[in-house]
Amino acid sequence: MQERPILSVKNLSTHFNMAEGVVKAVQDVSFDLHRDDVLGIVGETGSGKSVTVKSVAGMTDSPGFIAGGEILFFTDEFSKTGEKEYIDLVKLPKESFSKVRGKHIGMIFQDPMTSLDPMYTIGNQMIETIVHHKKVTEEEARERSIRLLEQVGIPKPSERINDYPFQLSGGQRQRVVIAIALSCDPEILVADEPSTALDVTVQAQILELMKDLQEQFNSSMIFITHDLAVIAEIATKISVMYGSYQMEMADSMEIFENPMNPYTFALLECIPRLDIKQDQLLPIPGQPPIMLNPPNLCPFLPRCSRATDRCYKELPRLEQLKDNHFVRCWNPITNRVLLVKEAQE
Ligand SMILES: Nc1ncnc2c1ncn2[C@@H]1O[C@H](COP(=O)(O)OP(=O)(O)OP(=O)(O)O)[C@@H](O)[C@H]1O
Repeated sequence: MQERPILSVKNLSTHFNMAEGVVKAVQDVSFDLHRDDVLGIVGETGSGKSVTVKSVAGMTDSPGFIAGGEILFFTDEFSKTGEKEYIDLVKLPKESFSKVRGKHIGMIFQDPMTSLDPMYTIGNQMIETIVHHKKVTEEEARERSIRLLEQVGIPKPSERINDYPFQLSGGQRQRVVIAIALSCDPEILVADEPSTALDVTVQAQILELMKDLQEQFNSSMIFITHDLAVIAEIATKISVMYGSYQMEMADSMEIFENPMNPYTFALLECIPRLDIKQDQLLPIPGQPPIMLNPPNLCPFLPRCSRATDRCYKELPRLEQLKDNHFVRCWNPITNRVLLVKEAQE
């Protein structure tokens, strides 16, 4: 029997109340995260990836709010018996959330400077986080920080710990942020496009580091990217988002081999292939969806070549069509080979 998920997100919706109307940024998102899972969330810009993970980490500030759903986290943090139990993070008061974020959920964002304070040395910032969440002395926290800096590949860590963020390169700053995120042994690491702001060679090093550390620290991870090649490298399962909804979710290989949602299929068709000479990426025809007061229909409908009458009447739910393979579509692709043949003719 598979062990219980440490995080179970059920039908999460996060909206923003704006003067012009309601921006429905995330709608009906559900997933389970088990120990060792690396969930990759992929989708084009504005599809709701960041808002999903910010909701999980309790970082949706006004005008954003959780409009529905549950975020169940398996923890003994608030338990009276010492036994682990599911806590609904949606119902947790803001003050209690800071006990979860940092200690149980480590966050890594695109730009390291959003996480680092330029006024303090990296040592101060690491030690403060560790002392705040773990019952250790400052000296123990310093030793742990030096060890962590070494693990993330900062040379001469006992000297560099006294550096200010500006004294480090962009790649090194991101390594420090990763060290801080790992400093309290979180069960879940959340990485929101952690390498996008860095140059290409550093990007590859950071990705490699993330993969190694996730295995070493035995934590589960939610990894956001708009880059399918990156997700293929790192994720064990993938959730494809489009226009605030999950269109498809399955194990990584399964998504690449048997995409069933027409949007996933279109997205995969846009990946440049090494075996065929292509002068440019193939864009998906049509316009991206509008998130302000959207109709209650599939967001891909205006761009979908497989739309049926039903698609214009009802929003499909995310249904399990195979083992661990969930699809939101009234007319899913069940025979990819046939479809590829038809497209070639
Ligand atoms: N603070 C906010 N106020 C209003 N709307 C917001 C806010 N933050 C996000 N949104 C809207 O929510 C939607 C989803 O945004 P989100 O940042 O989750 O997208 P994303 O998939 O992470 O995109 P990207 O890859 O560009 O980061 C977008 O339409 C965005 O404009």
